Amino acid sequence: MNFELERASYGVDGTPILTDISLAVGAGEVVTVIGPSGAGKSTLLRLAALFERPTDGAVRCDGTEPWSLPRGDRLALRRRIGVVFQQASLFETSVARNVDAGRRIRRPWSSRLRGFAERLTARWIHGSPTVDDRTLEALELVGLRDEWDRDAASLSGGEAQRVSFARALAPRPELLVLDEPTSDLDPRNTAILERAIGRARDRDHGVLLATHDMHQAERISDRVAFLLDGELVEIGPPERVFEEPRDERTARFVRGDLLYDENELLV
Ligand SMILES: Nc1ncnc2c1ncn2[C@@H]1O[C@H](COP(=O)(O)OP(=O)(O)OP(=O)(O)O)[C@@H](O)[C@H]1O
Repeated sequence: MNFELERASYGVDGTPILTDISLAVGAGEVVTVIGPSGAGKSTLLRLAALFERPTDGAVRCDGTEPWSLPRGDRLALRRRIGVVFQQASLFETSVARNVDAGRRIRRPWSSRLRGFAERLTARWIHGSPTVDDRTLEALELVGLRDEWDRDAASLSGGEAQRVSFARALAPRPELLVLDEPTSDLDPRNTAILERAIGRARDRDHGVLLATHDMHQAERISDRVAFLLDGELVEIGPPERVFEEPRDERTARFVRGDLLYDENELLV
């Protein structure tokens, strides 16, 4: 999917949160949004996930403006977008059924009923739960293939977040919207998720990711977008933005001295 924000602005009760944002994410591209707390990263991702409508400007998916479509068509478009938030929120069931849930809600009722009947028959024949290939494939990507039958409640926080990623990926969304997916994770789980993001990109998923972590942005992005006070200050390849920022505010953020101004905490 060719995803695009075109001069998009968003505000609540007349207070602007995002102003005049133009940003595109193509298939097989990782675009990372960085910026201090309160810059508007999550809000931008909510526009991309089609959770919110811009108050001005446009969102386009393959040239189509989702907010001009009838609700059903817009929901169908939203199903082509996978979303992962900062904290995992899994159902109280097995790992496989959690991953499967991501696909089930994207299927029509007739297909869901057929799937239910197939699982019931398989369980009756084999005497144990079964799991389908797409679910295993998504779990493989996050290194949890062998854990498919585990109770999700028994997972560590990092494992649960990896299952959330597999759940978002299993329906093969064209765009993945990831809001600080690794900010609560240890280095090992972070590395596993970053590798999974890279592999998703290699399979032509577009990725829009928000992070506080400049090193992560440097490691995984094709392009980095620096957001400050709801404005897109700068966008480009990470080596360019981090090593030769064109805007003084980006330079200060990269140096790490955007936080303080004459000893006053700014953000
Ligand atoms: N629904 C809302 N109503 C009022 N203000 C909002 C709303 N949503 C966000 N904001 C404000 O908009 C600004 C941007 O919020 P947002 O969560 O997008 O920032 P962020 O860059 O993701 O921050 P963080 O890194 O801390 O998660 C903040 O000042 C926030 O308080």
